[in-house]
Amino acid sequence: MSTDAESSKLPVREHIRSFCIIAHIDHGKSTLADRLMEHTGLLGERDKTAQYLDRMDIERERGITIKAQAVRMNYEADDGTVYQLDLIDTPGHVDFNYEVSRSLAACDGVLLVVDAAQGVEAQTLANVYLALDADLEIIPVINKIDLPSADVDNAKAEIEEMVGLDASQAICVSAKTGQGIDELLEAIVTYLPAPKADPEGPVKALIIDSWWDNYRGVISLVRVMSGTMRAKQEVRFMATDKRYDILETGVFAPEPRKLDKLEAGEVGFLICNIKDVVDSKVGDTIVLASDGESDPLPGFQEVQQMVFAGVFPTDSNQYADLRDALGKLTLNDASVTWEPETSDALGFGFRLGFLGLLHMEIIQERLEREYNLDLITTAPSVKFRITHNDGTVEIVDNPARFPDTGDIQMIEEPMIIGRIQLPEDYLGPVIKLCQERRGIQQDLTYMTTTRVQLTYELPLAEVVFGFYDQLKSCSRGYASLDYDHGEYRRANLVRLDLMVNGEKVDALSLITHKDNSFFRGRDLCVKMKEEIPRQQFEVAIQAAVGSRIIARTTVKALRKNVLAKCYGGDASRKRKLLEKQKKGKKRLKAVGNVEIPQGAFHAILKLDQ
Ligand SMILES: Nc1nc2c(ncn2[C@@H]2O[C@H](COP(=O)(O)OP(=O)(O)OP(=O)(O)O)[C@@H](O)[C@H]2O)c(=O)[nH]1
Repeated sequence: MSTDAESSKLPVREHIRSFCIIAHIDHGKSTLADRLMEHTGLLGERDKTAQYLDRMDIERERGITIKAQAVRMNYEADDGTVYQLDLIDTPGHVDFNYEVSRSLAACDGVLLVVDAAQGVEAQTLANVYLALDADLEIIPVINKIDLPSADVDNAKAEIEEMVGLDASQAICVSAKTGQGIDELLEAIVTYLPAPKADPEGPVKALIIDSWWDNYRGVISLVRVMSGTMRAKQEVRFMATDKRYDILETGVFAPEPRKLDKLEAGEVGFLICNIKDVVDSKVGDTIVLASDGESDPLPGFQEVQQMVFAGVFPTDSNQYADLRDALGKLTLNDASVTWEPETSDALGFGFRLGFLGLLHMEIIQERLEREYNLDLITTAPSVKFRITHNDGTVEIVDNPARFPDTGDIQMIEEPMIIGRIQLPEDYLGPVIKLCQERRGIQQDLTYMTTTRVQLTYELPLAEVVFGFYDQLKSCSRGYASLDYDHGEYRRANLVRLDLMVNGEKVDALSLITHKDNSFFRGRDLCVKMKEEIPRQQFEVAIQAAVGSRIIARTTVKALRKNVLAKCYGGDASRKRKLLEKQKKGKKRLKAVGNVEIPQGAFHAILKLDQ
């Protein structure tokens, strides 16, 4: 890190603008952030290939922003004044809503980016409401105006009708070509307010994000809400009540740059020799250790894992590697929980808790790619609340641990309040899907003459089983979903077991509503039959609720001798074929004497209802 000789030249507080970009996934948030950095001289030609704020490879490949990051830019306005712009990047997915709310709490203004061809989507709306709640100034920005399908007037009309903002002053840009970016920068310094923070007040900082750095330990990204933070101060993290000395303060521009202080209104990083990210929780308040009693900033929440799945190495020799990988990975992502799990079918592994489905996919992918592991992940589950006959309450997040029905007085499951936006043409299929998933309609509102917002209360357990994919497919990709977590509700649920050649595969058990159990059991057997390759012998697949078998299919036997193709005695060719066969098996897990591929563990996600 370079020391900053220029820190004394930084603009005064009236010239600080701290803002977030809110956008639906793919509407161009990261591209716009890059363009702003480029126009303020922060990114050179060399850096242009990558979207700077999306640091991880996976993010780049999937084009999804996962972690909030911040950059500081200096912008010389048309009138010659130099402004300090602190841009906080936010994740664009519903799994990370809490992080978004904390980023917004750290801002004074927001750029609301709407794709000129797509218009306003559910996720955009949800985040705009968060911004309005936080009393933030909002500048509407219409992006992708270079596209032939861009319809600026329609996007403006949607912003006015659906968000209720005056869009006549909306800034039209193309983050791709750079058109309109200068105008946007002027709008930022003209319309967004300066921070109202007091640098002489008691020190209070909000943690926007924190992560592990191999060389520096935990880095906390903060916004100083009042007072001034500098090295050598002893600070207290209020949620954990832990005390640390600040070793260093600085900003990202976009590389880390050491500064001798961070003043009220500024966004930057703190390094305090923290060894574990869980000690620097997103949304927590940092105060001076000497400041005795003070109120924390509002809005802090402990992160809640909503979705759980078992993760097992395909090769049991990789168990220790998986444990090490999880240890390293969670150094950086405190929102994943993990504990050992044993499965009769899959052996030793871990049960992981995630914020949501996308988070689960990202973690699985990182484990496989960054740590070179071959994994089997079981179907996702949620936390069920079970009241036993003797009145004791148990939380179960693993279907394999679901007690037998005899000992259950009541089962409750978590609900979500889902808001689905769609063109009215797809109302029929989307309503049908929600009903099949045990949804209860709460509202149906026309946002414009052709766009509808449906509000449904849905069981989270139904949403984790491929609901989103089906929503997309029954609306040709036009429906968008956003949700809040709701209450627990009583439901008549049962455990559906799957048996392969008479042996129960605990990792394939799932919880379903009793009324759906018959259809689910039957469909699951059919899907499993498609997934399980034919083997040397016949394989019976059965679905059962308790001791009652409710469905059955059979995978016919097949005799396959790969060497039969080699007429001559070419040893190297034989070896190649055998190796090829071995490779094909890599992703299979032997259950009893039957080899089951990874896909079978996700067959549940492919069920039609
Ligand atoms: N034609 C055109 N394409 C754009 C423009 N801005 C962004 N894109 C493209 O739109 C896609 C999505 O852009 P991103 O910047 O990754 O979108 P994002 O909103 O950051 O997405 P998340 O990081 O997933 O939230 C990319 O393929 C961009 O190249 C634009 O002004 N014009």
